[in-house]
Amino acid sequence: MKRIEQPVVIVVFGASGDLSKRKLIPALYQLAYQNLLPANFTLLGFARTPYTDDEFRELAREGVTQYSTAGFDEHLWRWFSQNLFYMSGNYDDLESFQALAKRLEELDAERNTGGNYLFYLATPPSVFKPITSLIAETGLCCRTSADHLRRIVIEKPFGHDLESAKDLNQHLLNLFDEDQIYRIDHYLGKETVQNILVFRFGNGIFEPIWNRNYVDHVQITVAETLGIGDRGGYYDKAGAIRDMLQNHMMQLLALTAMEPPVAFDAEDVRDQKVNALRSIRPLDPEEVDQWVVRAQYGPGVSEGQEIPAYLEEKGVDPHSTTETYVAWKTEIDNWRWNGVPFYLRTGKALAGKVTEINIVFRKPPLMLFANLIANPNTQVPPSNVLTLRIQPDEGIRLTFDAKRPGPAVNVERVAMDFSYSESFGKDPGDAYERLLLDAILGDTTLFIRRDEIEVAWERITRILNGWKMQEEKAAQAGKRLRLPRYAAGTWGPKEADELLARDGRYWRNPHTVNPRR
Ligand SMILES: NC(=O)C1=CN([C@@H]2O[C@H](COP(=O)(O)OP(=O)(O)OC[C@H]3O[C@@H](n4cnc5c(N)ncnc54)[C@H](OP(=O)(O)O)[C@@H]3O)[C@@H](O)[C@H]2O)C=CC1
Ligand SMILES: O=C1O[C@H](COP(=O)(O)O)[C@@H](O)[C@H](O)[C@H]1O
Repeated sequence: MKRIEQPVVIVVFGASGDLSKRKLIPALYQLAYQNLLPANFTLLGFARTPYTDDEFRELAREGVTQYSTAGFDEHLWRWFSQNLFYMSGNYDDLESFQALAKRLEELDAERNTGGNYLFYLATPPSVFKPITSLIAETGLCCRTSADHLRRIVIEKPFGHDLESAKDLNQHLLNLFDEDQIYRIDHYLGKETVQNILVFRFGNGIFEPIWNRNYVDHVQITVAETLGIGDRGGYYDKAGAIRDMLQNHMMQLLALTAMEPPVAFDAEDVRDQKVNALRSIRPLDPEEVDQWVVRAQYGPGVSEGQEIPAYLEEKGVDPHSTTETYVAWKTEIDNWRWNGVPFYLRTGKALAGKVTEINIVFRKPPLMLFANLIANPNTQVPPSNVLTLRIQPDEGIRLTFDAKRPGPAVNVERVAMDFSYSESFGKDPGDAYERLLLDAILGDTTLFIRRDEIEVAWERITRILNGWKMQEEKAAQAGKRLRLPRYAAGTWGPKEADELLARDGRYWRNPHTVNPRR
C-alpha cells in the first residue's frame, strides 16, 4: 500500500459510536502499524457525548485491543493515542461547527496539518444532511477548497429508496464536487472483492468463457449466522434488501457482470459497473413474486446460539413484514449475459457465515459419463463451478469431474483450490484500512459514484414497490401480510429453493462436503 505523504486531520462525526470503535480506529491503528500514516496524522472525534481527550483515548484503546487485527503494541499505542483528540457538539448547531472550525485551526497550528481535512460521517443517516450543510456553511469544506484536501466520507445507508438517494445526492452536490464525496461500501474494501477484477481481467483464460456461451447461471450468496441482535430499531426499518442487497450485493453483481474497463482507474471502472447495473432487467412490481422471495427467521439455533424468532427480537414490531432473508432472480439484458439468470440471496440467522459467488458452467453437450458418476442425483448437476470465496477462507475453487483411480471408469467430483492464506501467508487485511487510506490518498475507485447508487436504487425500489402493493392489497382486504418463515440455523425458506427449482436448478450451499449434495 502507498504511504500517505501529506498531513491530514480526520474528523469523525459519531466518534462515540460502534463503527468508530470497532472499525475506524482499529483500521487507523493497523495503518500506523504498517507505517502508512504520516508523522503528524491527527484524528478529531466529534459527537454529542461529552468526553475528554483522555476518555476518548480510553474508548479507542478498548477498540484497538478488542478489534485490531495487528494485535496491541504498547509502544505503538503510545504514539498513536497522542494523535487522537475529541470534542463534543451537536450535529445541527452552527455554534458547534464554529467551535469545530476553531479547534481545527488550533490543531493545524500546533501540529502542522496543513489545513487538510477528511470528514467521516459515522453517524446515523438522519444527521447526514445537517452535518454536511454546516460543514459547508462554516467553510470547512466547499468546492473552492482546491488548495487543501477537503473530502467527505459518507457511510451507508445512502437513502432508503430511489427518491431519498437522489435527494441526498442532490443535497451533497449542491455543496461539494462529486470528486470530494466518498460514498462508502465496505465490501469494496475487501481484498477478495477487489480480486474479482484482477482474476477476470488480469488473466487470459477466464474472460473468454465468462459469458452466455459457457455460463449456465450465477449465484451470489451473502449468508450470516447471527440474528439482528440489538439492532432491531435500525433493522426493522431496513430489512435485508436495504441492509445488504441494494449495496454490497449489487456491487458483487456489478463486478461479476461488468465489461472490462478501458483502464484501471476510478472513472473507467465505475463507468463499466454502472453499465452492468443499468443492464439489470427492470422488474415489473406486479410480478415481484415471480422473481423475489422474502422471509423472516423463526426460532432456532445457529452456530450453537439460540436465536429467537425475528418478531420476538427487541425493537421489532411484532407484526413486522420486514424481511430478514431475500432471494432475487434477475437477468442481465446485454450481449454477454442474455438468458443467463443471476440468483442472489442474503439473510440473517442462516446456517453459515459465508459470502461467495458461484459461476456455474453449462454441462458438456453430451454427458458421456453421466451413468458412471458415483452416487449421482437423479438429475446430474453441472460439474464445473467456479467459486469466488469472498469470506471466510478467502480463495477460489474450481470443481470438475475426474476419473477415480482403478480399473473401472468411475467419475468423481474434485476441486482445484487457491487459498489466500496458503498462497500469501496471511489473511487479507480489513476493508476499512484500505478504504480509509484510499480516501486520504484521493482514490475514488473503491467508492460509489452518484449514478451507480441511483441505478442500484432504481432496480431495488421496483421490488420495494411490488411489496408495498402487496401490503396495500392485504390491508384493503382487511388482512395482515405474513411473510414465509425459515428456522434460524437453516439455509433459508423453501420458497427460495422453489425459485431455483422452477428453473431446474438448486442453490449450491457453501460448506457442502460433497459438491453433489
Ligand atoms: N457499526 C457498523 O458495523 C456499521 C455501521 N455502518 C454505518 O455507520 C454509521 C454509524 O454506525 P454506528 O457507529 O453503528 O452507529 P451508532 O448507533 O453507534 O451511532 C454513532 C453515533 O452517532 C450518534 N447518534 C446515535 N443515534 C443518533 C441519532 N438518532 N441522532 C443523532 N446522533 C445519533 C451517537 O453519538 P452521540 O450521541 O455521542 O452524538 C453514536 O455514538 C451508520 O450510518 C451505519 O449505518 C455501516 C456499516 C457497518
Ligand atoms: O453493512 C452491513 O454489513 C454487515 C456484514 O458485513 P461483513 O463484512 O461481516 O460481511 C451486516 O452484518 C450488517 O447487517 C450490514 O449493515
